Amino acid sequence: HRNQKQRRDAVANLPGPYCLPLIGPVHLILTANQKNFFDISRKHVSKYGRIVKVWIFHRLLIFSVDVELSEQLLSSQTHLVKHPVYKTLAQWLGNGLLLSDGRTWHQRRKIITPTFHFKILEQFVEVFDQQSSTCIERLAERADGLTAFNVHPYICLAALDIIAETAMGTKVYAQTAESTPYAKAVNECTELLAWRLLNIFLQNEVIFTLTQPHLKLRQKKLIGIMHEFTNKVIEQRRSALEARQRQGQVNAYNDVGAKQRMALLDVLLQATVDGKQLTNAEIREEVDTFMFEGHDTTTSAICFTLVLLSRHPEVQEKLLAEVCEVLGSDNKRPITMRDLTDLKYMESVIKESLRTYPPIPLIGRKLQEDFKYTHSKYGDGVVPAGTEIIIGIMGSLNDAEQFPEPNKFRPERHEDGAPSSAYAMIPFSAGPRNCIGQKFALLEMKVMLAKIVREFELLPLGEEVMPVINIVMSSKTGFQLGMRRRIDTNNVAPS
Ligand code: HEM
Repeated sequence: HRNQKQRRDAVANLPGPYCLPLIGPVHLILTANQKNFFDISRKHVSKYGRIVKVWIFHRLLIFSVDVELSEQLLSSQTHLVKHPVYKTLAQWLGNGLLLSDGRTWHQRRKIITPTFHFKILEQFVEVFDQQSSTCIERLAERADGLTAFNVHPYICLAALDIIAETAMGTKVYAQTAESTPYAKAVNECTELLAWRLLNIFLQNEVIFTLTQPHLKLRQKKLIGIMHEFTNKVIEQRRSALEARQRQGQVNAYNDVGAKQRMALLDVLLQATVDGKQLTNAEIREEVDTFMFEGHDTTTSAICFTLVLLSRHPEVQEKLLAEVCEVLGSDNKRPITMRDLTDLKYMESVIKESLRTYPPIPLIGRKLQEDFKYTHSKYGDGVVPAGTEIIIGIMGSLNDAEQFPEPNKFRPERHEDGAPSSAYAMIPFSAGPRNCIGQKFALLEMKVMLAKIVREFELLPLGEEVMPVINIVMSSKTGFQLGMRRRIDTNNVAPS
């Protein structure tokens, strides 16, 4: 490894704010927070360019919204280790796919990739449909056409029901009065971790334990409830699978019958890599990871999309026309995979919403080895091992060079052909560590949005969203809108 001087020399070509010799950019450390983060980053990008370096003590941080750098970093098979901040989630998610690295990650990724096979996802459309219907019944109580309300809790519980039923094959009734202690624990623990992540000191487990002992105990209790529940489900599903195997009724994932739906967990129970199966403890880490990664992200995406639609009636009407044409007016007919493939404008709407408010606004890596890059502006260079690189997904997706007039919500821009680089449109990241649940997420979003838009007119009521940066993007003001029931969905353009 290089010494401090060699590290400084290595990145001398990259611009950044003045950093005091030891403490770094004090003014930034004291003033930056999750609410003004985007404004500060925007100012720095216009002052220094798309790659900005910052020294804090001996730490070198590089913030990048640069497509060339993203492409070279994200497509690399070498620089796959996550930023240490992710470890805040480790007590819950263990070595699950999101956090692990090295050999563990490689093996798990190989074993888990087929879990998201088309045939498996296809059988989940029914779950998306049924749980969205429950969500609509709950939303109907608020749809008076006059009052603004925060749609987040409704979508969040529906997304939780969906991920539990598809990942574990088990209903947790988050949307009903009978909500299980498990569903409540997932919800509370996600909020607690999000709150911890807002404070740079509380991300550290030791400081958190010493300064917030009661919350540490609460976190421990919640994680205990969740682990106990997932362990029990895994044991039950393993016994059921073994019983079926004894009776010679194994159904591999590629021969799913109509008889029984396979949960993601069932596929993991049967999967082998290099002749080895995953243990119950390993499966638990993966199921917990799906539960975490698979509900807060889609919730954020659906909530932002609903708010955007409420503020862009022309987009909403065009979308409604497509939904009515593809699904027909019989609200009772279950949605099929075929319908979802035909919802083309919907795809553009979702993409544009993910571009405007990416649910995961930043991702981070910690370099274990030197990262050699070639750049049209900075030439050939090396970022030394030990550097933390933060890729600003939000910044990249709102870059006028890639997406002209980035502040305009214009789904049609995605119809005109892909952006110049596949590494420009990266709400799901890209390369070997991209989102494994991308297709799952898009299908779930399509079903939920199609059903909600067909049932309700979304109205521009209430405060505007105020994006707050966190591991998953949220809004300080919630997700305010109004809803009015559409009486006749054949009447495509209600005036
Ligand atoms: C709109 C919804 C979603 C968005 C925007 C999203 C975005 C992302 C992003 C940006 C990453 C890369 C994270 C990083 O490099 O630090 C990621 C990873 C991941 N996502 Fe998603 N995600 C979504 C939904 C889902 C769903 C529904 C699931 C599971 C059912 C899921 C499972 C995962 C997993 C397991 C990883 C880690 C993959 C790996 O490191 O190999 N995600 N996601």
